[in-house]
Amino acid sequence: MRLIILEDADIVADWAARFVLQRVTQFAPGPDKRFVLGLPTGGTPLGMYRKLIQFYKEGKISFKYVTTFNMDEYVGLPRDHPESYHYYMWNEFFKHVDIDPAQAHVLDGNAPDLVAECARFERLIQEAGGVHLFIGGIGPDGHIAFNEPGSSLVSRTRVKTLAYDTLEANKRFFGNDISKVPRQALTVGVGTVMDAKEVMILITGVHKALALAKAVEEGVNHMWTVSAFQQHPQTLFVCDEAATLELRVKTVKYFKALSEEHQRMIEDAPVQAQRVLH
Ligand SMILES: N[C@@H]1[C@@H](O)[C@H](O)[C@@H](COP(=O)(O)O)O[C@@H]1O
Repeated sequence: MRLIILEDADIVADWAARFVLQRVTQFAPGPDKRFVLGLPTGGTPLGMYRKLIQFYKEGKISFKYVTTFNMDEYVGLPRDHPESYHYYMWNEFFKHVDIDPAQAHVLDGNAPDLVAECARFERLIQEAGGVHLFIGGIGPDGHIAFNEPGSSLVSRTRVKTLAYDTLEANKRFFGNDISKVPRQALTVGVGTVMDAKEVMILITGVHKALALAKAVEEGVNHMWTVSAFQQHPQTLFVCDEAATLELRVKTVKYFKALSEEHQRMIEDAPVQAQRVLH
């Protein structure tokens, strides 16, 4: 597990986008070799998407041969509702880049058979050969995707009823009216994300500080589902200073001492790009 501590949320967004650029470029996707990316929604990754759009416009990255799978979607919210994750992904990212819409998978929270929809999503991930890089966000209660406290750490894609804390946290997107937040969602399981070759979790803000401390300093605990990623062979937690406030000074010092190495992880990107081009 690596913990990458950066100054603020903007720098987290920039780092995350450069890391995606680095991974996709290094992989050199093509028609017979697609890069498979898992994607989150929420406020946290917005800056990363903006940066990736910028890289695309500058010709540094293409999504033509990238397949994506989103983490979650509300149940029963119309696809064109401004708070549906379909709407979010299309408006904040997909419509601005050259991704093939047929390769941009978002769970259908309006499917007539939700259980079958979840099984279909798992099958599609398998058929794509698994996820190379799953990017995630968390809730203040330490849930990853919509794997609420108490979720099985080997869970697969399924229907979840949302915890009160999640409804509270997400009501800001629904005019601060908790009754408007859908009560259920479809979500990839913790096990689904654990199967990815690499996982990058973005955590910013003081309201996520306790969750980060639980994720990093305490044991694996299904009441803080993000903590499962301690046991993933390639996990990056990328956070800002504010999110470290509940960590021990010792922990912060240890990981900050590795910051030069962390910087090198993204500085490779332009060099790799040249190698692919020539
Ligand atoms: N299901 C989503 C998560 O996938 C997301 O990571 C989380 C954090 O959102 P934000 O980044 O807005 O804090 O919100 C929701 O609960």
